[in-house]
Amino acid sequence: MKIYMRYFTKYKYWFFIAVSCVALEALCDLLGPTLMSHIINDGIELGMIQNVYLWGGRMIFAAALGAVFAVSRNIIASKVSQSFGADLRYDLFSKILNFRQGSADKIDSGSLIIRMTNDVTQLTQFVNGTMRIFFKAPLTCIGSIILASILNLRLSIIIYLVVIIVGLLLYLGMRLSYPRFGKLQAAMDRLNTVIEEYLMGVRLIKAFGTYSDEASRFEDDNTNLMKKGVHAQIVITFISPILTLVVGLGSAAALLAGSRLFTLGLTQPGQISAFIVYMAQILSSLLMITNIFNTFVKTKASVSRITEILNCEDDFKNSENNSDAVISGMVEFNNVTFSYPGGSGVPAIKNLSFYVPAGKSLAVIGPTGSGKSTLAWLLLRLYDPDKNSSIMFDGKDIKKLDIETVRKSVALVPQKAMLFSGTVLDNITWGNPKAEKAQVEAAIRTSGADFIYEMENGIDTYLGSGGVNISGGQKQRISIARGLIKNSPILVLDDATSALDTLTETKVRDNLLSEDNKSTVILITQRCSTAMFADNILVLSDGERVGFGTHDELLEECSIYREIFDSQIGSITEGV
Ligand SMILES: Nc1ncnc2c1ncn2[C@@H]1O[C@H](COP(=O)(O)OP(=O)(O)OP(=O)(O)O)[C@@H](O)[C@H]1O
Repeated sequence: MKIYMRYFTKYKYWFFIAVSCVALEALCDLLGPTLMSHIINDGIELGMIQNVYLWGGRMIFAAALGAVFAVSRNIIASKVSQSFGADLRYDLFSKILNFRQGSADKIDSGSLIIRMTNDVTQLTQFVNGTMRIFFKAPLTCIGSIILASILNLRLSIIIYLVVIIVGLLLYLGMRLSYPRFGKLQAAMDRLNTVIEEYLMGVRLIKAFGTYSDEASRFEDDNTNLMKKGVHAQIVITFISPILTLVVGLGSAAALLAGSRLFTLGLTQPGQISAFIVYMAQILSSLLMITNIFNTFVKTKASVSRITEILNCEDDFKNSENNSDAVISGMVEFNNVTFSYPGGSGVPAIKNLSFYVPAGKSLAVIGPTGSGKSTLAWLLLRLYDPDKNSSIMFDGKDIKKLDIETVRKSVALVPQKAMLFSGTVLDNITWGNPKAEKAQVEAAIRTSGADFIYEMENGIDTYLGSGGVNISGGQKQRISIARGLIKNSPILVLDDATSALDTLTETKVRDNLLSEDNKSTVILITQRCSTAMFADNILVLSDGERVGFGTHDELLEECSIYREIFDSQIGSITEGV
């Protein structure tokens, strides 16, 4: 709740104005039946038309004032709730951008989208409802009981009975419907996640021809949602007519008792009419309270999902000591062990030590799952390794460097090229929008992305989201150019040339490993043909270092490297 206080604080004045409007509006509503009783008793019954005008005028004034307050609180409630929703979405987005990676791994992207849209909307509606009716319902209910009691204490016994019965029925309804609404919410989440997954995998579904399987699975979830919806509504559906019946019976009883009291001279027709109206007001306010509680149940689930995001750990903070350190590119791993938070507990990297001088290249090779990408994430300090482990840039522990310095020092070209909607140029200069034309051209040359000049609009060609309109190898080359443009002292390519044809890969590799490239290059790869040209090669297996040296040294000393080499190249050379 504490996290939400700052939103309340930001809008507290508007909140109080809205709530005051609601209170005044309820007061105007409450005055209506009493004024009406005066019209009947003092005007119609006595045949005094001036009293009808007088009390009628007061009644119209109270109704008009009530309408003004209602419009005001509606306007304020909409503005405040929408602004609150926008603030919350922005804060969630900032939080997600600034997640510590270990937290981000725990919540999948589909769920994040649902939380940022559906859940925030649910909360926004709740805030809006709170400001519009939350205070009105109890005020109207209590006010009606008090005013009815003032009008005629004897008759009001009927109201007390009706309120007790209606209250019990509502309590029963809520007890029964709470868990059902919880299940409805869960079914809705499930369907949303399923839709998200289907949309992401639409090409795969077509490729595998699993359309009808997926459609029938969707149908199951959809039907489940429908059933849960019916299940949740059914209690309310039964209880609502019973409530109306109880209030109807109460009104009839009030009329009967009222006419009896009238014959005894203990009440007047105006009081009886006012009584009936108060009873209706009590019913509608109790129904309003039920709606508020129903919304509250749904909102509670949304709040807990939003809170989970807001409570996630933030990314690492900047260090106070080395804020403007300049890194030349020397990389050192000292006894690094790391297990993914929330993972299986088996370390992805174990006791790993190696050293790369600035400006030199290191290829990292090993079977799938051997920890190669993890090494790249650790270099970027997306995660911290275990105690007694250290990763150094230029002899400085990266934990003691500014996180910005660490991230600026490493240009990562990820395994899966990630392109955004925009032009090729936008994508290339994404990490360094101020890059000069010559820099862009050099990066395009080095990454072998020259193909873009042959495209219809060249470097200004528009790419769809995720680069849907170009091939996998083309995406990789643009992604490499982007890495180069960042101009960082350490360049990490995580299997970033896997989709390139052999000729292009050779050209790109030669460019990256040439003397002209002054960065330290860490080349994560599955291919010996790429690794063998690096200054040194690190061989990983199950997260452990099983070899380190030049290609020739490893062929001599490292059986795993020899196996990889033989399986990829050795057999070809033997055959020749
Ligand atoms: N986010 C994660 N949470 C938990 N475990 C993970 C996570 N990412 C990777 N792992 C595990 O860590 C180990 C190393 O994974 P990593 O991605 O570093 O391997 P890799 O050598 O890059 O594999 P590949 O060549 O297939 O890309 C694997 O056992 C993997 O299952």
